Amino acid sequence: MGSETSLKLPIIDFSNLGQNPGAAEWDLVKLQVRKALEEYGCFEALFDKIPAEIRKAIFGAVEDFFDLPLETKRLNASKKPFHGYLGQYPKVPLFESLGIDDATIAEEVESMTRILWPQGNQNFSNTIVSFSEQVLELDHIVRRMIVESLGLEKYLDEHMNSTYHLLRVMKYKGPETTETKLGLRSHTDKNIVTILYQNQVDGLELQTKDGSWIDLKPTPDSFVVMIGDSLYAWANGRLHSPHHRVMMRGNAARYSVGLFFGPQSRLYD
Ligand SMILES: O=C(O)CCC(=O)C(=O)O
Ligand SMILES: [Fe+2]
Repeated sequence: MGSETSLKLPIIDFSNLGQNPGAAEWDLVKLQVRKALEEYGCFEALFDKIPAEIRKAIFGAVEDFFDLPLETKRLNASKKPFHGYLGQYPKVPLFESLGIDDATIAEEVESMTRILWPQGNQNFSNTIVSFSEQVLELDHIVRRMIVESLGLEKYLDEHMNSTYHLLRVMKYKGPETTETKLGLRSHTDKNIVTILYQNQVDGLELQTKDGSWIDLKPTPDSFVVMIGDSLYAWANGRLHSPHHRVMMRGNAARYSVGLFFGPQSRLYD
Protein backbone atom coordinates (compact mmCIF):
# COMPACT_ATOMS: atom_id res chain seq x y z
CA MET A 1 0.00 0.00 0.00
CA GLY A 2 2.80 2.38 -0.91
CA SER A 3 2.46 5.95 -2.05
CA GLU A 4 2.17 6.24 -5.84
CA THR A 5 2.60 9.77 -7.08
CA SER A 6 2.76 9.01 -10.81
CA LEU A 7 -0.94 8.09 -10.99
CA LYS A 8 -3.24 10.90 -12.10
CA LEU A 9 -6.94 11.40 -11.83
CA PRO A 10 -8.99 11.81 -15.03
CA ILE A 11 -9.57 15.47 -15.94
CA ILE A 12 -12.99 16.13 -17.47
CA ASP A 13 -13.82 19.36 -19.26
CA PHE A 14 -17.35 20.72 -18.67
CA SER A 15 -16.55 24.13 -20.14
CA ASN A 16 -17.99 23.70 -23.62
CA LEU A 17 -21.00 21.74 -22.64
CA GLY A 18 -23.89 24.17 -22.47
CA GLN A 19 -27.08 22.88 -20.86
CA ASN A 20 -27.87 20.46 -23.58
CA PRO A 21 -28.52 16.91 -22.47
CA GLY A 22 -28.64 14.63 -25.49
CA ALA A 23 -26.10 16.54 -27.60
CA ALA A 24 -23.06 14.60 -28.81
CA GLU A 25 -20.71 16.54 -26.53
CA TRP A 26 -22.98 15.85 -23.55
CA ASP A 27 -22.90 12.10 -24.19
CA LEU A 28 -19.15 12.12 -24.59
CA VAL A 29 -18.58 13.89 -21.29
CA LYS A 30 -21.18 11.66 -19.62
CA LEU A 31 -19.19 8.61 -20.66
CA GLN A 32 -16.02 10.06 -19.18
CA VAL A 33 -17.85 10.80 -15.93
CA ARG A 34 -19.19 7.25 -15.72
CA LYS A 35 -15.78 5.72 -16.42
CA ALA A 36 -13.98 7.92 -13.90
CA LEU A 37 -16.55 7.19 -11.18
CA GLU A 38 -16.44 3.45 -11.80
CA GLU A 39 -12.68 3.39 -11.61
CA TYR A 40 -11.78 6.11 -9.10
CA GLY A 41 -15.06 7.47 -7.70
CA CYS A 42 -13.50 10.84 -8.42
CA PHE A 43 -12.27 13.17 -11.14
CA GLU A 44 -11.03 16.70 -11.70
CA ALA A 45 -13.59 18.94 -13.38
CA LEU A 46 -12.78 21.97 -15.51
CA PHE A 47 -15.73 24.35 -15.34
CA ASP A 48 -15.02 27.84 -16.60
CA LYS A 49 -18.55 29.10 -15.86
CA ILE A 50 -17.28 29.94 -12.37
CA PRO A 51 -15.51 33.26 -12.98
CA ALA A 52 -11.86 33.59 -11.93
CA GLU A 53 -12.77 36.54 -9.63
CA ILE A 54 -15.12 34.35 -7.59
CA ARG A 55 -12.64 31.49 -7.48
CA LYS A 56 -10.04 33.91 -6.15
CA ALA A 57 -12.36 35.80 -3.83
CA ILE A 58 -13.51 32.65 -2.05
CA PHE A 59 -10.13 32.15 -0.38
CA GLY A 60 -10.05 35.79 0.74
CA ALA A 61 -13.44 35.21 2.41
CA VAL A 62 -12.34 31.92 3.94
CA GLU A 63 -9.14 33.44 5.33
CA ASP A 64 -11.14 36.36 6.78
CA PHE A 65 -13.17 33.83 8.71
CA PHE A 66 -10.30 31.71 10.01
CA ASP A 67 -8.37 34.84 11.02
CA LEU A 68 -11.15 35.80 13.47
CA PRO A 69 -10.43 35.22 17.18
CA LEU A 70 -11.32 31.73 18.40
CA GLU A 71 -14.12 33.08 20.66
CA THR A 72 -15.76 34.70 17.65
CA LYS A 73 -15.49 31.59 15.48
CA ARG A 74 -16.99 29.57 18.34
CA LEU A 75 -20.11 31.75 18.23
CA ASN A 76 -21.03 29.59 15.29
CA ALA A 77 -20.55 26.23 16.98
CA SER A 78 -23.29 23.69 16.31
CA LYS A 79 -24.41 20.43 17.90
CA LYS A 80 -24.93 18.87 14.49
CA PRO A 81 -21.86 17.05 13.17
CA PHE A 82 -20.03 19.02 10.44
CA HIS A 83 -22.29 22.06 10.85
CA GLY A 84 -21.07 25.31 12.31
CA TYR A 85 -17.53 25.83 13.59
CA LEU A 86 -15.36 22.89 14.43
CA GLY A 87 -11.91 23.73 15.70
CA GLN A 88 -8.79 21.93 16.72
CA TYR A 89 -10.27 18.48 16.36
CA PRO A 90 -8.74 16.52 19.26
CA LYS A 91 -7.01 13.96 17.07
CA VAL A 92 -6.05 16.23 14.17
CA PRO A 93 -4.99 19.53 15.69
CA LEU A 94 -4.14 21.03 12.29
CA PHE A 95 -7.77 21.10 11.19
CA GLU A 96 -10.61 23.63 11.57
CA SER A 97 -13.82 23.95 9.59
CA LEU A 98 -17.03 25.91 9.30
CA GLY A 99 -20.21 24.36 7.91
CA ILE A 100 -22.72 26.75 6.35
CA ASP A 101 -26.30 25.63 5.76
CA ASP A 102 -28.33 27.14 2.94
CA ALA A 103 -25.20 28.68 1.44
CA THR A 104 -27.13 29.74 -1.67
CA ILE A 105 -29.73 31.71 0.31
CA ALA A 106 -28.43 35.26 0.78
CA GLU A 107 -30.55 36.08 3.88
CA GLU A 108 -29.41 32.92 5.69
CA VAL A 109 -25.75 33.54 4.95
CA GLU A 110 -26.10 37.21 5.86
CA SER A 111 -27.63 36.39 9.23
CA MET A 112 -24.80 33.95 9.98
CA THR A 113 -22.30 36.59 8.85
CA ARG A 114 -23.76 39.12 11.29
CA ILE A 115 -23.01 36.77 14.19
CA LEU A 116 -19.35 36.80 13.19
CA TRP A 117 -19.09 40.43 12.09
CA PRO A 118 -21.80 42.46 13.89
CA GLN A 119 -20.74 45.47 11.79
CA GLY A 120 -21.43 43.36 8.67
CA ASN A 121 -19.20 41.84 6.01
CA GLN A 122 -21.05 42.01 2.73
CA ASN A 123 -18.02 40.77 0.84
CA PHE A 124 -17.99 37.55 2.85
CA SER A 125 -21.66 36.74 2.36
CA ASN A 126 -21.74 37.76 -1.31
CA THR A 127 -18.73 35.61 -2.10
CA ILE A 128 -20.07 32.57 -0.24
CA VAL A 129 -23.43 32.82 -1.99
CA SER A 130 -22.07 33.38 -5.52
CA PHE A 131 -19.52 30.60 -5.21
CA SER A 132 -22.12 28.13 -3.90
CA GLU A 133 -24.62 29.00 -6.63
CA GLN A 134 -22.03 28.32 -9.32
CA VAL A 135 -20.84 25.05 -7.82
CA LEU A 136 -24.48 23.98 -7.60
CA GLU A 137 -24.64 24.23 -11.39
CA LEU A 138 -21.71 21.90 -11.79
CA ASP A 139 -23.31 19.49 -9.32
CA HIS A 140 -26.55 19.47 -11.32
CA ILE A 141 -24.74 18.64 -14.54
CA VAL A 142 -22.68 15.89 -12.93
CA ARG A 143 -25.63 14.33 -11.13
CA ARG A 144 -27.80 14.45 -14.21
CA MET A 145 -25.08 12.62 -16.10
CA ILE A 146 -24.74 10.03 -13.36
CA VAL A 147 -28.47 9.39 -13.20
CA GLU A 148 -28.69 9.11 -17.01
CA SER A 149 -25.70 6.83 -17.23
CA LEU A 150 -27.31 4.49 -14.69
CA GLY A 151 -30.45 4.41 -16.86
CA LEU A 152 -32.49 6.01 -14.05
CA GLU A 153 -33.70 9.14 -15.91
CA LYS A 154 -37.24 8.65 -14.71
CA TYR A 155 -36.06 9.26 -11.14
CA LEU A 156 -34.05 12.38 -12.01
CA ASP A 157 -36.46 14.98 -10.60
CA GLU A 158 -37.26 12.91 -7.56
CA HIS A 159 -33.54 12.48 -6.92
CA MET A 160 -32.67 16.15 -7.43
CA ASN A 161 -35.56 17.32 -5.26
CA SER A 162 -34.68 15.04 -2.40
CA THR A 163 -31.18 16.31 -1.74
CA TYR A 164 -29.68 18.83 0.55
CA HIS A 165 -26.37 20.70 0.43
CA LEU A 166 -23.94 21.94 3.02
CA LEU A 167 -20.99 24.21 2.29
CA ARG A 168 -17.93 23.58 4.41
CA VAL A 169 -14.82 25.72 4.44
CA MET A 170 -11.72 24.10 5.86
CA LYS A 171 -8.30 25.14 7.03
CA TYR A 172 -5.34 22.83 7.55
CA LYS A 173 -2.44 24.52 9.27
CA GLY A 174 1.01 23.71 7.87
CA PRO A 175 2.79 21.39 10.36
CA GLU A 176 5.91 23.61 10.24
CA THR A 177 8.22 20.61 10.57
CA THR A 178 10.00 18.54 7.95
CA GLU A 179 7.59 15.69 8.65
CA THR A 180 4.34 14.98 6.89
CA LYS A 181 1.40 15.18 9.31
CA LEU A 182 -2.14 13.94 9.13
CA GLY A 183 -4.57 16.78 8.34
CA LEU A 184 -7.71 14.66 7.94
CA ARG A 185 -7.89 10.91 8.54
CA SER A 186 -8.73 8.47 5.75
CA HIS A 187 -12.48 8.16 5.20
CA THR A 188 -15.19 7.81 2.59
CA ASP A 189 -17.80 10.56 2.36
CA LYS A 190 -21.23 9.41 3.50
CA ASN A 191 -23.19 11.76 1.23
CA ILE A 192 -23.96 11.61 -2.51
CA VAL A 193 -21.52 13.95 -4.23
CA THR A 194 -18.81 16.23 -2.87
CA ILE A 195 -17.27 19.06 -4.90
CA LEU A 196 -14.01 20.46 -3.53
CA TYR A 197 -11.99 23.51 -4.43
CA GLN A 198 -8.62 24.24 -2.83
CA ASN A 199 -6.02 26.97 -2.70
CA GLN A 200 -2.72 26.06 -4.25
CA VAL A 201 -1.44 24.09 -1.27
CA ASP A 202 -1.80 20.38 -2.03
CA GLY A 203 -2.45 17.64 0.48
CA LEU A 204 -5.56 15.75 -0.61
CA GLU A 205 -4.84 12.10 -1.37
CA LEU A 206 -7.16 9.50 -2.88
CA GLN A 207 -6.89 5.76 -2.56
CA THR A 208 -7.31 3.67 -5.69
CA LYS A 209 -9.08 0.31 -5.74
CA ASP A 210 -5.72 -1.48 -5.53
CA GLY A 211 -4.74 0.43 -2.41
CA SER A 212 -2.24 2.98 -3.79
CA TRP A 213 -2.58 6.65 -2.98
CA ILE A 214 -2.80 9.40 -5.60
CA ASP A 215 -1.62 12.88 -4.63
CA LEU A 216 -4.19 15.27 -6.03
CA LYS A 217 -2.84 18.44 -7.57
CA PRO A 218 -5.84 20.38 -8.84
CA THR A 219 -5.08 23.66 -10.64
CA PRO A 220 -6.86 26.97 -9.93
CA ASP A 221 -9.17 26.00 -12.80
CA SER A 222 -10.22 22.63 -11.49
CA PHE A 223 -12.67 21.23 -8.96
CA VAL A 224 -12.40 17.79 -7.42
CA VAL A 225 -15.66 15.85 -7.78
CA MET A 226 -16.03 12.78 -5.58
CA ILE A 227 -18.86 10.44 -4.78
CA GLY A 228 -19.86 9.17 -1.38
CA ASP A 229 -21.40 6.06 0.16
CA SER A 230 -25.02 7.13 -0.48
CA LEU A 231 -24.45 7.17 -4.23
CA TYR A 232 -22.44 3.96 -4.05
CA ALA A 233 -25.49 2.33 -2.45
CA TRP A 234 -27.97 4.03 -4.80
CA ALA A 235 -25.97 2.77 -7.80
CA ASN A 236 -25.85 -0.77 -6.38
CA GLY A 237 -22.10 -0.64 -6.08
CA ARG A 238 -21.54 0.26 -9.74
CA LEU A 239 -19.71 3.45 -8.77
CA HIS A 240 -16.78 3.54 -6.38
CA SER A 241 -16.81 5.55 -3.14
CA PRO A 242 -13.12 6.25 -2.56
CA HIS A 243 -11.17 6.56 0.65
CA HIS A 244 -9.33 9.87 0.84
CA ARG A 245 -7.31 11.81 3.41
CA VAL A 246 -5.38 15.04 3.78
CA MET A 247 -1.64 14.91 4.50
CA MET A 248 0.10 18.20 5.29
CA ARG A 249 3.69 19.23 4.68
CA GLY A 250 5.63 22.47 5.09
CA ASN A 251 4.54 25.83 6.47
CA ALA A 252 1.73 27.04 4.27
CA ALA A 253 -1.90 26.63 5.31
CA ARG A 254 -4.19 24.73 3.01
CA TYR A 255 -7.70 26.09 2.54
CA SER A 256 -10.42 24.06 0.88
CA VAL A 257 -14.08 24.67 0.23
CA GLY A 258 -16.46 21.77 -0.22
CA LEU A 259 -20.08 21.51 -1.23
CA PHE A 260 -21.52 18.31 0.17
CA PHE A 261 -24.72 17.11 -1.46
CA GLY A 262 -26.58 14.52 0.58
CA PRO A 263 -29.98 12.90 0.94
CA GLN A 264 -32.48 15.20 2.59
CA SER A 265 -33.16 12.56 5.21
CA ARG A 266 -31.13 14.79 7.49
CA LEU A 267 -27.83 13.08 6.86
CA TYR A 268 -25.97 15.71 8.82
CA ASP A 269 -28.50 16.17 11.61
O1 LIG B 1 -10.09 19.33 2.39
C1 LIG B 1 -10.29 18.52 1.50
O2 LIG B 1 -9.85 18.68 0.35
C2 LIG B 1 -11.05 17.25 1.78
C3 LIG B 1 -12.05 17.35 2.88
C4 LIG B 1 -12.83 16.08 3.06
O3 LIG B 1 -12.51 15.06 2.56
C5 LIG B 1 -14.06 16.08 3.87
O4 LIG B 1 -14.31 17.08 4.58
O5 LIG B 1 -14.82 15.10 3.83
FE1 LIG C 1 -14.14 13.67 2.55
